[in-house]
Amino acid sequence: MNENDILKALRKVQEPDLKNDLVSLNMVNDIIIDGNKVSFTVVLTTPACPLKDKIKNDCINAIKLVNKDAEVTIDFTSNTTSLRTDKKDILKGVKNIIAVVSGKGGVGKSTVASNLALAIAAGGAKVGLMDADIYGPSVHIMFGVRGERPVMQDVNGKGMIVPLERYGIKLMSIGLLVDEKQAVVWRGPMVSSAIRQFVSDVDWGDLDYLIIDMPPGTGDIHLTIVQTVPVTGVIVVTTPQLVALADAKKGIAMFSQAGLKVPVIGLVENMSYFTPKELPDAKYYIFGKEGGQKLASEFDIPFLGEIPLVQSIREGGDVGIPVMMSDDEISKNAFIEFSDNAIRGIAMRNAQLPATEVSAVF
Ligand SMILES: Nc1ncnc2c1ncn2[C@@H]1O[C@H](COP(=O)(O)OP(=O)(O)OP(=O)(O)O)[C@@H](O)[C@H]1O
Repeated sequence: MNENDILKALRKVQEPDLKNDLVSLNMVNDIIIDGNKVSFTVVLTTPACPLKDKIKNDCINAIKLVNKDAEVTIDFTSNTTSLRTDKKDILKGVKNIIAVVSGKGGVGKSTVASNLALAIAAGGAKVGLMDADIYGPSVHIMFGVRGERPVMQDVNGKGMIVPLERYGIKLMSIGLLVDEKQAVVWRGPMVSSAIRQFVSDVDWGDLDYLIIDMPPGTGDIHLTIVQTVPVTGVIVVTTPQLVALADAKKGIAMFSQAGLKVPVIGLVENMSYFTPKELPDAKYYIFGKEGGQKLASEFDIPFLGEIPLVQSIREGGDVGIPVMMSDDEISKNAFIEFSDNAIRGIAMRNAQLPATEVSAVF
């Protein structure tokens, strides 16, 4: 066996999402061959790649076809893909900016954004969570950092706000900077300037993903964000009720419109079914069934998952310990499945679509 044999074999191994082989995608490095022993590194598109095991098995099988006695050792590393083509004056070290949106209030957008951030970070990625809901911040409550204040730090001669860090996630929320009742009466320009500060005056450092918890609906803050940073993609949260689905359509339409061109990574349905604590295997579809899936197929966007309505999710948010940090395996699995689909969607978006440009349309 020589290096060419190995490369030839690995050319037959597909990255399942990107639909191309590992060698063409430049995902194979450091091939070392010593008799029957072969080792190499596969560079994944994200540290949290859920396809790692499949890729590993496919590589071993492909090499065994060349030499059935081969002893294959595969190391995995990652280089999260990023399509930033802007000058990176702001959010310099951030590879992907993901906005979590909802048409309607109260559908659990902040809950979903918080647990998504934690689920992605659990896979090894560096993640930040920015609460852009200036009028109704909740991230500081959900992460149990209410009342804490971030400090300032000098970065290259500029005073920058250091985001708080909890459960490995860098956090920023207006609830950490001012009294919660204060921002409620702010006028539009103050809100826009707070949002700009969140991206330009906060030292986010190097992140694979910055998740932005957007306010509900489609308003000024959304426009400020898309005018300020190149949003990699949008995740839409809905609940199964018809009224929520109708509003979710507006959210999808806003980001898909010609002027914005921010791709929709997919749609997640929250509170899909009720599972009582004492009956963990039961699923009661009290708000209707598969509304989110139907909406996703109507708009031809990926359906990213169903999150159950369970008491522990609500309790976790209230006490500042998100359910991803609890031992509720059923809820955690739902969030992990959703997050796996979301990061695969982001990697596919980066492979298939042009970079998002900061919008100057409005
Ligand atoms: N899957 C769920 N199971 C149980 N409770 C949930 C679930 N998702 C959200 N909740 C609860 O519903 C309430 C609203 O959730 P959340 O604040 O995340 O919604 P939101 O859409 O961000 O709201 P807003 O419109 O105010 O921004 C919270 O008390 C939260 O704990």
